[in-house]
Amino acid sequence: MVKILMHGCNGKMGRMITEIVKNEEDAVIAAGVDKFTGIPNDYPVFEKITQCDVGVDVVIDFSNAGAVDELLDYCVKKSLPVVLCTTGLSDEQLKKVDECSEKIAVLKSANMSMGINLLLKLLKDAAKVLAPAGYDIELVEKHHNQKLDAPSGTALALADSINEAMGNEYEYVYDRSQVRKKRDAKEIGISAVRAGTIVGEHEVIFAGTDEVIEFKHTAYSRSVFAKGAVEAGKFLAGQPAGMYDMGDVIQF
Ligand SMILES: NC(=O)C1=CN([C@@H]2O[C@H](COP(=O)(O)OP(=O)(O)OC[C@H]3O[C@@H](n4cnc5c(N)ncnc54)[C@H](OP(=O)(O)O)[C@@H]3O)[C@@H](O)[C@H]2O)C=CC1
Ligand SMILES: O=C(O)C1=N[C@H](C(=O)O)C[C@H](O)C1
Repeated sequence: MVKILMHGCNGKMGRMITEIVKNEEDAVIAAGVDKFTGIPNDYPVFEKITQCDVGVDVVIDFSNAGAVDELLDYCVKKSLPVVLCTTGLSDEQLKKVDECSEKIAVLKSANMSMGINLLLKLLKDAAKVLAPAGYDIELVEKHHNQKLDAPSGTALALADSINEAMGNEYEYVYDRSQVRKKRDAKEIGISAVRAGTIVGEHEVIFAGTDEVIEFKHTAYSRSVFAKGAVEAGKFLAGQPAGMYDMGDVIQF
């Protein structure tokens, strides 16, 4: 039985994972951490990660970028594998994640869904054909009005996947409002929409002369992320130190 520490247990994703794990035979949430402790849980909830004294096998994190440094320190101190799903980390934090992965198992992924992880692979092939043929690449992401970071971690991961396939020659452009020149061929425009309760939409546009190819992923429920995170947690428990991603969990 894999014992999970749910970091951010009373947020939108933490609550979804709490429900999903109830139906798991080989995993249980043994403890939670959340700034907001005002709702009843079936497991003990601590306000700060440093207060948690429950023995667990793995941490699943869906919290806030501001909470990630303390979480990483705790995981290193306790030699705990961690599934990092929180987005909007700074460059400094990303460096710290890399350093920690030399001491503990870290699985970092901006999107735990099967669909986006397949798209990360498909886009490499598409870009290799379309970019040299002169197609412009643009990305549009749409999320709910409670989201803190923009662009989404997923949009950046999709752009990174394309860029990696193209020898990292592309620049990302987030805002053209002050620009008075034509777009460069080697740019990827990334636009963010924040509205209502949209769970998550990502559209990748390859636009050529008289022809447009679009890849679109729509998450209709947070359960697609929650299921992936629980699978990732079960996979990561007991793994040696290192950096992992969803490609290690979902075998295509
Ligand atoms: N990788 C993926 O597949 C996905 C990633 N995400 C990312 O996960 C993160 C959380 O998303 P979501 O659940 O929608 O957000 P929510 O804001 O609904 O939940 C986050 C929870 O974390 C709590 N929190 C804030 N600071 C701390 C802290 N220092 N210690 C412990 N808990 C804390 C918040 O409390 P309070 O409200 O009181 O601040 C809140 O209850 C975001 O970064 C989001 O982008 C989301 C979906 C999928
Ligand atoms: O905040 C969210 O809701 C989501 N965040 C992740 C991101 O930033 O990519 C993943 C998903 O799209 C939902």
